Amino acid sequence: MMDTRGKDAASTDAGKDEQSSSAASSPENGNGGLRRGAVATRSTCIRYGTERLQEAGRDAPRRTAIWLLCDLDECSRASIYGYPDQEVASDVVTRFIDAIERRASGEPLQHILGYSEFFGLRLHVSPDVLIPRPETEEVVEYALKTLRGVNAPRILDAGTGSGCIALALKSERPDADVVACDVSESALEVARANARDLKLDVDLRRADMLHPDFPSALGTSYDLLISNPPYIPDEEAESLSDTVREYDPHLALFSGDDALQFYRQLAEHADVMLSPGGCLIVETHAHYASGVADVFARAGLTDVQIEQDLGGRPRIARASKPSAD
Ligand SMILES: C[S@@+](CC[C@H](N)C(=O)[O-])C[C@H]1O[C@@H](n2cnc3c(N)ncnc32)[C@H](O)[C@@H]1O
Repeated sequence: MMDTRGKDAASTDAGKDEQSSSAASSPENGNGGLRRGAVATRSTCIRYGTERLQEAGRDAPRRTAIWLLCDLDECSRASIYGYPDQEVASDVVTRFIDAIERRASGEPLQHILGYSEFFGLRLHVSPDVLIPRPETEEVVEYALKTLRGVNAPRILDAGTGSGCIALALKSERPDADVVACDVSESALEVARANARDLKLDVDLRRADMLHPDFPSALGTSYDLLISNPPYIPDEEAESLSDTVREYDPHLALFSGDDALQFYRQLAEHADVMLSPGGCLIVETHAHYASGVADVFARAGLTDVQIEQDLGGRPRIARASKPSAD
């Protein structure tokens, strides 16, 4: 099954420009040898990291090596390019080699760094939360467009994980009243740390969106119910990349036997929890987009639409609760 979650998660941050003319590949950089506990130049580190990750078959090896060195040596990419012969302290070299080994063995870059970038926000991530994906930024973008003209919107993000959707919406719409929930207490701890560090006021609560009491636990009169729920049927686990299967929480990925069960439940909740005219927006797998649209229409929601992502795949579904008149 083709799916963005099937990609190597680390490639979401480190995937773009593998240039051949680089600090690491210039002739004066030596042979790329590196030892734990020894001082080395930046270019030697980058060359070593690139070769080790290449050998391990990881995506974007050079970009990943640069990213890790910037993080550990607390310097910018521009400084790495500008001063490739600058020495890296021995303790940093040791930590760099350890980080390269973790990545070589398949651990996502974001877990090694401890953070991920999402909609201009730096978010803590851990094995308890899904690493936010760039595709989800498009869902946030779409939601912001939908909320234009709605004053002080009331928003509920169901299945918040790291808090990425809720926090991005709150940062873009400070006037919004944002509630976010997850069934996982450990995911909520990560989301709370993110909200605290970003000083964004989001009400984070534990709640199960598959439970019939969900609306009474979280209230009603929302203008927007938004969710990126688990949607991979258990039987498709084998089709995911090893990195995703091993490092993303299964609670975030798998929907049980039925890929649409979360969407059915969300459609029912939308009918109760949205204000008349309010909107339900979900991220979905391209393969299930039309099934999700059917579920929404059958639940009595109106103005059902499927939106394409930047890659032209149908990945966002939306529907409205009919207006009162
Ligand atoms: C695909 S992840 C999305 C996380 C985050 N919103 C994002 O876009 O990166 C789905 C999230 O739903 C949560 N979840 C799974 N089952 C749930 C349930 N029954 N009720 C509430 N949240 C649930 C998972 O813990 C996970 O954080």
